[in-house]
Amino acid sequence: MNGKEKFYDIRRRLDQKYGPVQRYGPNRVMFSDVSAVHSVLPTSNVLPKADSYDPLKVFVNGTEVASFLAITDDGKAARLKRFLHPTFSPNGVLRYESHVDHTVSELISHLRNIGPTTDLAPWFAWFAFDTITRIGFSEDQGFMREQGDIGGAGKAAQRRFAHWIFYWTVPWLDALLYKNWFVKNRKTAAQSGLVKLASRVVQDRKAKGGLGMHHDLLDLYMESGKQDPQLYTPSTILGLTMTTIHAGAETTAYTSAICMYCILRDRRVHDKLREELQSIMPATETDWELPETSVLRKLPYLEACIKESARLKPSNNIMGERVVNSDDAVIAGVPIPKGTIVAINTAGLNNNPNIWGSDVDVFRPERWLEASEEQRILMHRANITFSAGKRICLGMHIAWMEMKKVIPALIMNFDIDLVHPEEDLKQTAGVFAVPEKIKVYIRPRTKA
Ligand code: HEM
Repeated sequence: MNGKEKFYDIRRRLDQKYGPVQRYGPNRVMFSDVSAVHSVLPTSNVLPKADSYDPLKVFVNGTEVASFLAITDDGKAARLKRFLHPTFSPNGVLRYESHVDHTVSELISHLRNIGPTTDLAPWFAWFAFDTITRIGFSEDQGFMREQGDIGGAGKAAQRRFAHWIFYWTVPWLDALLYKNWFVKNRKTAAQSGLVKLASRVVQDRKAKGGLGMHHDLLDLYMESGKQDPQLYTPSTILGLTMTTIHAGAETTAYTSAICMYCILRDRRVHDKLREELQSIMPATETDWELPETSVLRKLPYLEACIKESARLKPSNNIMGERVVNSDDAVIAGVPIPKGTIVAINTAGLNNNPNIWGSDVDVFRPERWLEASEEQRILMHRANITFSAGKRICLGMHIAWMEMKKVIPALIMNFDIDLVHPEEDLKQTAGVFAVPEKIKVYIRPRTKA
């Protein structure tokens, strides 16, 4: 291993060198065999999350606030989710569609006044942040308007992930340094931009009242609190508000930005996607009306573009470690002792020619559409962009709704070309492979 090798590339190399079962540390095994996905990330009899999630836990004034990602008690996660599932379902998220339409239209109007060149990467970040805070608590933070991270909440969310990624292999060190009594209880813990923002919106909402009248997730969390106050305590509501921003902003921003880059880099794909979009909503001289999600969901090529870019250049390489909790576990045909930490090697899965074909290194959305029924099932089982099983991403349908709106809106409202099409996308080397820059020439297509 050399110091410059990317985290994702290391995992890919381990798969190529050692095959589908790789020991990557004392008591740690990862699998790039598709049959292991269901065993490691099952829908029932869940394997608990490992203590590598502990550094993600947050304490405010001595009390742990429930960050959904970090809840290691699966029973509690399931009880919390019971209240939320209908709203986070494919139909449930449609109640937030108007928020997404609002921020997409704002993005388009800002980009009309920019150019002839811009960097699309921060625009996606500002867009995703403003969108998730509108969905979260009906107020955007003005990131797009100000073209920056107002109040430091975006940076704070990034720092939280960065902290986790730094300490996930040594949770005991995080506990020693940051979860000791003195640090947990000091007031400055409440000063991160993310905690400040979430605390402020929860307080404002309590003061404002009108429970059940607001069209956002905070309303849902507070309503749940009315139904089960012991489960949805004030600190849990605060934690869920933070999780919404934290889990929903960067992930969606990076995944959409990378997809846009992949589409722009291949004019054939770009033109084919534009054709598909034109067929459902022709652009006029002055306008391209953003279609409803119910229409966009029926576009196979759009969906294939998003899945393919997330396969080829995933933005998030979270290990997703779980602990084997039975004496007779067999994963991908290998007996695994109780207490072993197991994970899925997504880099191995995403680059397996037996699943994706011999052109596995190529961005080719068509593979999702041309596959035989048997291969399609295999591809869908191997596709764990949003994880899998009982702890699958709660917000995936929100993310899909955003991505299926923002990417078409850009393709149809602008002519966009990469400034350096010959250069591959630079992504940061760590667990989060953040797109560093997407420099483009951008011109409005319509006159509005
Ligand atoms: C393209 C965008 C997104 C991607 C790629 C993504 C990916 C993921 C992944 C891989 C996990 C599993 C993490 C783990 O177990 O270690 C996860 C969990 C989660 N995500 Fe997302 N996510 C996205 C968008 C969102 C959005 C928009 C929201 C909220 C509105 C959200 C909320 C959550 C929550 C609450 C969990 C924890 C679920 C649990 O532990 O039971 N995500 N996401």
